[in-house]
Amino acid sequence: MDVDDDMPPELVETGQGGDEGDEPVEKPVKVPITIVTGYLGAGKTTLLNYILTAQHGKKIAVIMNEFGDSLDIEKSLTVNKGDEQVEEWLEVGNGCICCSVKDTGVNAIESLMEKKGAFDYILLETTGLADPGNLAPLFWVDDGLGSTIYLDGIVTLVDAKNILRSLDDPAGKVEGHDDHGHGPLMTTAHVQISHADVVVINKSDLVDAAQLDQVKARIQAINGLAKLHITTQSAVPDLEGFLLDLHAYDQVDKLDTAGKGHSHLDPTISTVAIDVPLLEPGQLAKVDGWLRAVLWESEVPGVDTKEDEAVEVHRSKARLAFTNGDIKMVQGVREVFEVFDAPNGSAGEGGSSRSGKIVLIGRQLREAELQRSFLATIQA
Ligand SMILES: Nc1nc2c(ncn2[C@@H]2O[C@H](COP(=O)(O)OP(=O)(O)OP(=O)(O)O)[C@@H](O)[C@H]2O)c(=O)[nH]1
Ligand SMILES: [Zn+2]
Repeated sequence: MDVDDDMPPELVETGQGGDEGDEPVEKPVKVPITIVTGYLGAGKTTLLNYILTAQHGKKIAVIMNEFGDSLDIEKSLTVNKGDEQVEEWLEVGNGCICCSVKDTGVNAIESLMEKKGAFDYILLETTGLADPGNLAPLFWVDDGLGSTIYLDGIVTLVDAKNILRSLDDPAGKVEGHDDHGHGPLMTTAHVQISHADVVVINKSDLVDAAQLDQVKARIQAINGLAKLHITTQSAVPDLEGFLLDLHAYDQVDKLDTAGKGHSHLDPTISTVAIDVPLLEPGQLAKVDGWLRAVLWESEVPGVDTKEDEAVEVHRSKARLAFTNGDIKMVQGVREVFEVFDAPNGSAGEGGSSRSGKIVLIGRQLREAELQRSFLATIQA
């Protein structure tokens, strides 16, 4: 089909669960977005440059908060005119569209959707200090944007040589998280890893095998759900299934290995897994109530938690199996969570359909206490 450049296809109408007549109705395009995060200098721009020049046959819109020095096209962009925020869209040879904006927020994406349209994918590089937990829900639940794009996943790059230091460096402390001045240090590196669906351990050329193992173990202790990949120069071997098309928010897998043999290697953030017995349909409301207490109120029902022991959940995923055969899934970022029916075919993925699991990533997560509290709540 020939698409006129000036006439982007209509992307706005979603008509969720619309009629499925015999006529081949053109499905509204929902464009996936991947958030690329990572501490200062980890290799985010290197990764996006790599994607912009790689042969992948996809039209990818890349939104960088700032172009790197190495990029020639930088010259043709005017990024900052005084205080004014200027957006410039540029087509690159292989079909990529590039954008440089000071504000990596929703505005950039909205104007992208207005001006362009004919692309398959959006990659958004955040600043090195960004907390993806603040960004993700914007793309996930915002009604306006939610109708045209969906969050496919969060990819976090870490610098193999510096990540352990960053995780222990008081200078990297995240502000705004209410730890009452107590508790182990939580850095930007922590929150970037805890929210990730994929962690790319970059700059592997700068460490030896033993150091790399240490880095891997520490990251897995923080986030037992994320896929790990090791690279140099951010050269990912394969885009699909690695950075793109992760479907991290509409599928729930890997739950059965998450949090197993948790190591306490990181004092601040951990991954815990709670076993969920086969549920009666009527127990869903109780599960929902328990999740609200934990995610919204930072409380563990039935446990008298001291103020400085309040839980803080960054990511939540669950698979719930019901006696009537239903399988439901839970996806959450911070206090935002959603319960939905398992997509066809993925119901039993990663485990038996006779039981379920809730996996939480965050601070002050005491697994045995959470397990007891959960069972008491659903049996009450
Ligand atoms: N030795 C080594 N250097 C790398 C590797 N990947 C990237 N670099 C270099 O690390 C530096 C930082 O890379 P960037 O891609 O700009 O990192 P970034 O995460 O975008 O950095 P900020 O935007 O400043 O947060 C650059 O000089 C890269 O050339 C790698 O695998 N090994
Ligand atoms: Zn960069």
